[in-house]
Amino acid sequence: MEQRYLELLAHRFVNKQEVISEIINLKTILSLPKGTEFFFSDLHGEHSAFLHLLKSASGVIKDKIDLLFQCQLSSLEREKLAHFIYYPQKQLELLPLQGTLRKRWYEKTIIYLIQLAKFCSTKYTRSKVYKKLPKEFAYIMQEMLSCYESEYMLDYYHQIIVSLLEINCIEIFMISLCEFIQRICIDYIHIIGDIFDRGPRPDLIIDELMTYDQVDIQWGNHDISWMGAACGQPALVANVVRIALSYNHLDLLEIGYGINLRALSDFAREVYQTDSCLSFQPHVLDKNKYDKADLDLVAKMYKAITIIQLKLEGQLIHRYPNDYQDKVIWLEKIDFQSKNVKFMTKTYPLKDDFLPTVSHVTPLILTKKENQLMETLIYSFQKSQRLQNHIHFLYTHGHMYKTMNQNLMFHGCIPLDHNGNFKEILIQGKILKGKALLDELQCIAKRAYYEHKQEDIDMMWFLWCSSSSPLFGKSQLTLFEKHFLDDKHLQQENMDPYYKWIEKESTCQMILNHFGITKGHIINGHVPVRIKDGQKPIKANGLLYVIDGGISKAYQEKTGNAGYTLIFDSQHLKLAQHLPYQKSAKEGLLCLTPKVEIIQTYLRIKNKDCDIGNVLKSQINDLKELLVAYQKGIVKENSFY
Ligand SMILES: O=P(O)(O)OC[C@H]1O[C@](O)(COP(=O)(O)O)[C@@H](O)[C@@H]1O
Ligand SMILES: [Mn+2]
Repeated sequence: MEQRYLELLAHRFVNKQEVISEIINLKTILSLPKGTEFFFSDLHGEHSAFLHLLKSASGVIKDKIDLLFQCQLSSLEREKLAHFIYYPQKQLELLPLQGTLRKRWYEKTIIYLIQLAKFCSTKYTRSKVYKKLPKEFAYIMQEMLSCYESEYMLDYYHQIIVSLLEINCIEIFMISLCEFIQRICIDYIHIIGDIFDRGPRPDLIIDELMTYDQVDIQWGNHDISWMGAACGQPALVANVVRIALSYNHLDLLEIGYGINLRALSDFAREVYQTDSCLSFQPHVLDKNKYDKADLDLVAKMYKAITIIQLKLEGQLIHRYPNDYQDKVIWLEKIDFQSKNVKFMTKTYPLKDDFLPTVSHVTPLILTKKENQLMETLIYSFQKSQRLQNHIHFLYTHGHMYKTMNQNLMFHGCIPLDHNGNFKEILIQGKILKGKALLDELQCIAKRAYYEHKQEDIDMMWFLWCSSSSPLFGKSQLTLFEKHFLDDKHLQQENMDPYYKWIEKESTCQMILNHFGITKGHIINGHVPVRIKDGQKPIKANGLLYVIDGGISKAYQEKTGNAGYTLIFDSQHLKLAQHLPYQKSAKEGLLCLTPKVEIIQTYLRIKNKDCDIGNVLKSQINDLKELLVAYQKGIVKENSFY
């Protein structure tokens, strides 16, 4: 086995020299400071705000500019340089200078950009830096980045700039350089769930994430719902369509993913002709650019798909009675004569009693037309190549939880009982809790996608909204109650005891220990932190961070801010608190430098002290064995290719 492994390794490092240089390369990496990790959560389709956070590295680029150019540039000049780096194309279009003045500006700015690019690259190996360089300008940029500070440097730069001007490439070069700075400041991206729903274009967020090579995603309940829909789970198809319609996001469905809504819209128009669909008025936080559907029709479609979802969910609950003992099938509780709902000992009036598609005898059965339109929708979800690519990315880069560098990340919670112990949950015949529960649910989610087993696909609905799901972490999802009943008490969704217990250090430490972390942090999202009401993102004396701060526009009024980024570099753990993202008319600038709080400082953490350090150390050991094998003639050098 060992011999075969070494022979395989010899394909990659074909002789002693190659092995030796790789060992040296890996040892160098071990001694460098760790790369900067960024943690984002609950992006909820807000692509513009998220792209801004990436372009500005959540304030890190501005910090570096301030550090480097403190004495050289005024505060306004530094601000402008930062904006130029975030939005170079736009800023170049707005630049009022012409002729020689413009050329001088190019030259001055390029020199600042190169200095900054060098400064931001210092903690990475040359090879890593070069890999991030844009292909078209890699050679020139390498030259400029490796040029020593000397009296000849300016002249050398000047010559390069003159050549770029001559061939009319100066602006493209500057844009590439800015993009390089944006990218070199972000080494690793962690998404703590909920990329989808509420905001306009989660698809554009995923497109962007797919261009980074170090990304992981801890699935959120909304992500799992789209993943289940893409696997063809009917109730989840209805769910994601319902949520998109409830926020008027037709562009996402139709343009983003090519989902055919025609059958649903024809059906809704026919069934709810004059119905005002009052409880189904969509929130309009974003306008559709391409499909400017009329809101009356959207409301009808929203109502039609909600009814279908309620029927399909009722069927699921019947199919798996052991899993959903606590779920109420409201459609079966309607008294169609009195237009009331009977629940426990009470009777509640329906606030919308126009239900022409619900049979009084078999309320959970879809009508023929409902069946047909669901077939069209499910087919569209399964055949949308772009959606399937995105879901594939969520599967290959995603998890129920992840531990890295002493941080434990997950979206919702680890279900606890009222005494603060791990709650036991019955999953497909096994009683599980804590880490084992999350591991098993991850296997199920993967099987749903890779092995297409119906029972596993149906479990994606459990993950979306069961009171026992670590991704949901609430007593119930009050869909029927919110749309058809007027009772605040019934509409309430209570949080898992986890959310109370995490205020205690001992509980957080118990969870960390359970996941093999002795000294570290829990990072989760899911629950918007209402700063306005005095809530705090840091809990249990710094052991836990809730970083759902309301990047989602829909939640900003409640939270009072526009989200967080947790940033973990080699010297600090810091929390950036963002301002709402909106374009300021003035010069097209975005005045959005976040408020940054340093939470912990460290003495330069090196790669050797991180998880990657262990991986590299074991690679070095393997390479050393290969070297010995070459030296002793056990494996032949240059024996392949
Ligand atoms: O605020 P909206 O978009 O109407 O959605 C409310 C629903 O979303 C949920 O909060 C789930 O979404 P989150 O994971 O973002 O909390 C449900 O518990 C709730 O019923
Ligand atoms: Mn969530």
